[in-house]
Amino acid sequence: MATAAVSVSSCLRAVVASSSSSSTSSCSYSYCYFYSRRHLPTTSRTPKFAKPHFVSLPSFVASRPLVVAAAAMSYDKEFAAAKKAASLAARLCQKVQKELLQSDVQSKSDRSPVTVADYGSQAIVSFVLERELSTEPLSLVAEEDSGDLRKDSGKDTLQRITKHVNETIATDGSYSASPLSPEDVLRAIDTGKSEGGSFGRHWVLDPIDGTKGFLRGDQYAVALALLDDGKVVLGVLACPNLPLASIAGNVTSENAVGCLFYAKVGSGTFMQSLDGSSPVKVHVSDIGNSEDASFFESYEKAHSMQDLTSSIARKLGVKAPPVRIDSQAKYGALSRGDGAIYFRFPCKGYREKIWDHAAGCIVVTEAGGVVIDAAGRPLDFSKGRHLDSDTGIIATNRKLMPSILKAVRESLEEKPTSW
Ligand SMILES: Nc1ncnc2c1ncn2[C@@H]1O[C@H](COP(=O)(O)OS(=O)(=O)O)[C@@H](OP(=O)(O)O)[C@H]1O
Ligand SMILES: [Mg+2]
Ligand SMILES: [Mg+2]
Ligand SMILES: [Mg+2]
Repeated sequence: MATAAVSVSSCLRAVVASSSSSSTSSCSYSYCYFYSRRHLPTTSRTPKFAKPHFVSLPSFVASRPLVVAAAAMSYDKEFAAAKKAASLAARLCQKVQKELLQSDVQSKSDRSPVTVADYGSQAIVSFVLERELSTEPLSLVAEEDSGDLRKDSGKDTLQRITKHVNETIATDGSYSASPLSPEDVLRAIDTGKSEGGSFGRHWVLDPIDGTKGFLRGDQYAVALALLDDGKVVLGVLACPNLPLASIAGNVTSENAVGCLFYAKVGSGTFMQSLDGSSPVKVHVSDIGNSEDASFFESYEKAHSMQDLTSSIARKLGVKAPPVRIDSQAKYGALSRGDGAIYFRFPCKGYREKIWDHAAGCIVVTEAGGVVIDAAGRPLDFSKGRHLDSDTGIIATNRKLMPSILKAVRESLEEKPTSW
C-alpha cells in the first residue's frame, strides 16, 4: 500500500492566499416522545398536531407529569436557526482567516491554539440561537469560555472579537438591535458552559473545529448539533474551505469552496454551498470491497495513531493512500462519498469531546453511514461534555463495517508498544 498521504491543503492554501489582504448511532427514532415537564419550558415543544396528555412518571423522575406526543418532533425551527447560526459564524471565520494576524492566536491551558475567530464564532452562534429560539432557555455545550478574555491581557482581543461579531451580525441584516458590547460578547461566549447530559435539549458547538487547520489555511468546520434526551437530532457542519466538488483522489475539477452539510433525524443529509445554492441530498459511498476504499484521518499526526490505521488498511487491502484533512470536514466529505472510511484513534488517555463528533455523526448516519467506537458501540452523547469512549472511532458504510471492525480488532490485538 502506498503510504504517502494525499492532502487537499495545497489547492486550499492557494485559494486562501489569493484572497488574503494582509497576512448513534442509529438515528431511526421511535415515533413516541416522552418529555419531563422540567424540560418543557413552553408549550412550543409539543407538536401542534399532537394532542398532549399527561401520564404518571416512573419514580426516577419523581412526580413530574409527562407529555406524550404521538408523532416525531419536527425540529424545523431549530434546524433553520442552526443553519443560520453556523453560516453566519462561518462568515466571521472566513473574514478573520483572510486577515489573520499572529496576535490573534492565543494558547489555551492545554496549549491548543484559540483565535479571535473561535471566540467570535461561538458568540455569533449563541447570539443567533438565543434570538431565533427565544421561547426556550438556551443550553449550550461549547468548546470555548471567556476566562482568558476577562484578564487584562485579553482586553485587546476582546475588542477585536466584539468588532468582528458586530460586523458579521450587521451583514445579515435581520437583527436590528444596537451593537453588542464587549460584556455582551463575554456573556454570549459563556452560554457555552452547559454540562449537557441525558435529559432535555442541549446544543453542542465546536465554533472552529480544526483550529490548527484554520491557522494553516486548510480545512476547518463550524460544527453545531442539537441533543434531545441524549440523542443527536440535528446537525450542521459549515466547512468554508471544503471544495464543493468531490475531493476523492485529490482531484477537484473546480476551485469553488464552502460547503454547508445539514441533517435532521429521519430526513437524510443535504449539502449546499455556503453562498446558498440549492441543496443536494448526499449519500455515503456504497463500496463493498475494502480494496477499493479510501480512508480519511486527521491531518495532525498527534491526533490519531497513523501506524495503527496503516496496519488496519493493510489488513483490509486498501490500496489508496490515506486522505489527511483537518476537522469534521472529514465527516462531511465521507457523507457525500468522497472516501469510504474515517478512522480516528487518539493516543491512550485522550478523552474525546462531544462537540468534535455530534454534528459529524448525524451528518454521516443520515447519509446512510454508521459511526461507532472501536468496541462496536454507537457513540453516546448523553454523558456530559465528553464521549464515553476511549477506543477510537470508525465511520463508514454498512457494507464495510463488519470487515473493518474485524481488522481493527486484529490490529489492536497485535498491539505494539506504540499504541
Ligand atoms: N491529542 C489529541 N488527540 C486527538 N484529538 C485531539 C488531540 N488534541 C486535540 N484534539 C482534537 O482534535 C480536533 C481537531 O480534529 P481532527 O483531529 O480531526 O483534525 S486535525 O487534522 O487533527 O486538525 C481538535 O478540535 P479543535 O480544538 O476544535 O480544533 C481537538 O479537539
Ligand atoms: Mg480547540
Ligand atoms: Mg474540535
Ligand atoms: Mg474548536
